[in-house]
Amino acid sequence: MAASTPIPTIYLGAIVHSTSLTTLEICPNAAIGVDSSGMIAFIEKENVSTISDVQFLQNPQNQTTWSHARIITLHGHGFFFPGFIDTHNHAPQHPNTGLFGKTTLLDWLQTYTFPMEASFSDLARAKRIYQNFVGRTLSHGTTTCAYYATIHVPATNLLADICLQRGQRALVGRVCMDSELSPEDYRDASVSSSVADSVASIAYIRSIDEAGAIVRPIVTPRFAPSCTSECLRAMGAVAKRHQVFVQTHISENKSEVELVKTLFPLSRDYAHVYDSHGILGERTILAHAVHLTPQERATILARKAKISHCPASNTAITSGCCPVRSLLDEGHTIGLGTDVSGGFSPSILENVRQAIWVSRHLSLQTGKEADKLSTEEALYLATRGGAKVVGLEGKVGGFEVGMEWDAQMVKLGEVDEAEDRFESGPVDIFGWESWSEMVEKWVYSGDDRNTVAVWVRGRLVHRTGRFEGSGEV
Ligand SMILES: Nc1nc2[nH]cnc2c(=O)[nH]1
Ligand SMILES: [Zn+2]
Repeated sequence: MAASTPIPTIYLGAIVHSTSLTTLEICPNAAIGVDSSGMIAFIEKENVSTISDVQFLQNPQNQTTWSHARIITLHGHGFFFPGFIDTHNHAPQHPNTGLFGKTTLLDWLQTYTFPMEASFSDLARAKRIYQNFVGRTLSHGTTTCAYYATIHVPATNLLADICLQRGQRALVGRVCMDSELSPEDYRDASVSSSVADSVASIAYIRSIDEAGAIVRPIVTPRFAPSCTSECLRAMGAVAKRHQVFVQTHISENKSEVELVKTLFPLSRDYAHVYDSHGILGERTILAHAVHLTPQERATILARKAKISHCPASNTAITSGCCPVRSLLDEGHTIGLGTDVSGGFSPSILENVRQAIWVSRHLSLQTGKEADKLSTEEALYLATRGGAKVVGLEGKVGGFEVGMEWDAQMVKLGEVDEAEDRFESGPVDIFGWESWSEMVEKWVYSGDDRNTVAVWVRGRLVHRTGRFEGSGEV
C-alpha cells in the first residue's frame, strides 16, 4: 500500500531536537504546522496546550488556509523528535544481523558477508529481504538511510523502488568490487562492466525520482582492497560526471590497513589511495575512520569528506574505538551508521547508546574525560550530523521553518498507581522525571516500541497501534 498523501497538519505536543552539537532544545508545549508539501510552515515553542492556543491561527488569512488541517496531538509522556539518519548500512546483510561469532573484518567478509550478498542475484529473495528491511529501519525511526546494495543492478534498483514506495529517503548504491579479494561468483567481471552497471543503476534511480526528493543514487566502491586501481579511478570519474555522492569504507581494522599498504605500495596511506584515485571530496562518505593517522585526518578534512561513525559494528567485529572527540575537535563532519550487519542492530537509537559506550571505553584507555560523548552530542550525530554527512543539512535533522517534516513520535510508558503491565514499551515514566531525564531514559532504554509513528516529508510512513492520530501507512 502506498504511503498516505500529506495534507496540512498541525502537530501539538512536546518537541525535542538538537540546535547545536551540545544543545538539545526541549519545548514541552509546542505546535508545528506542516504544509501539504511536507514543509514546516510555522513553529510555536511555548504555551500551546490546545489548538486554540496557536497564535499563527489567530491571523484570519492563516485561519482560512489551515482550516482543514489535520491535528495530531501527542497525549501522555512523549515528544516529537527528528527522524534518524543512518549514514552507513548494508541492506542485503540484514539476514546476517547478529551473526559474526568471533570473526574480524576480513574473515567476517568471507564467511558471512560475501555468500549472503552473492545470493541477491535471485530477485525474489532480494525483494523479500529488502521489503522486510526497509520496514524494519522505518520502524526504528530511520527516515534517511545511505544503503549499500550488492553488485547486482536489478536488486539494487529494486531496493531504490522499495524505498521510494515506502517513502524512506535513501541513497542507494550498487556495490563496485572487481578485485580478487572477492569470490569469483561475486565480483564485477571487469572495470568496464563495473562502470556500465554503476551507470545503469544511477540512470534507473534518477528515472524513478528525477529530483532526488526521496531516493538518490550513490557511487559505491566497496573499499580499497575490493577494487583495482583502475576501478577506483573509474568510480571517482563516474561520481564526478554524474554529480553523485560516493560511499566507501576507510581504516576500519588494523589488518585491513596493512592489506591496503601491500595492495597500494605507491600510496602514502589509506586516505591517499582514495585521494589519488579521485574518490575524496565533499560528497564522499567514509565509514569507520577508526585507525587514521594525523596526516590522513588532515587529508580528509582538506577534501571536506564526511565520516560515518559505526560504533556497534566497531565493537561487534572488534575493529576498535573511533576517536570521535578528536575528530570533532579537528572539525570533521560526523554522522552515525548502523553498518548492518557488521553492526548488530538496525537502530540508530542503539547506535546513539553505543557511540556513548565506545567513547567511554576510549576515555578509560586514554584517561581523558573529554573523550566521553554526552547524550546531547550523540543525538546530534544521529540527526543534524547525519544530515550534513548525506548533504541534507537545512532540510532534515531538526525542526525549523522551511525544513521538511521528517520526524518520529516517541511515546514513553506511563506508570499509574495500579499499573503493572508493560505493553507501552520498555521505558517506564513515573511522573516525577524532568524532560531531560525522560529523554535520557529513552536514549538508554528505549527501542522501536517507543517509536509509534514516523513521517518523511510529511507522509506517514510507519505507525504502530499506540499511534492515536489518523492516517494509513
Ligand atoms: N563493516 C564492513 N566493512 C566492510 N569493508 C568492506 N566491506 C565491508 C562491509 O560490508 N562491512
Ligand atoms: Zn560497512
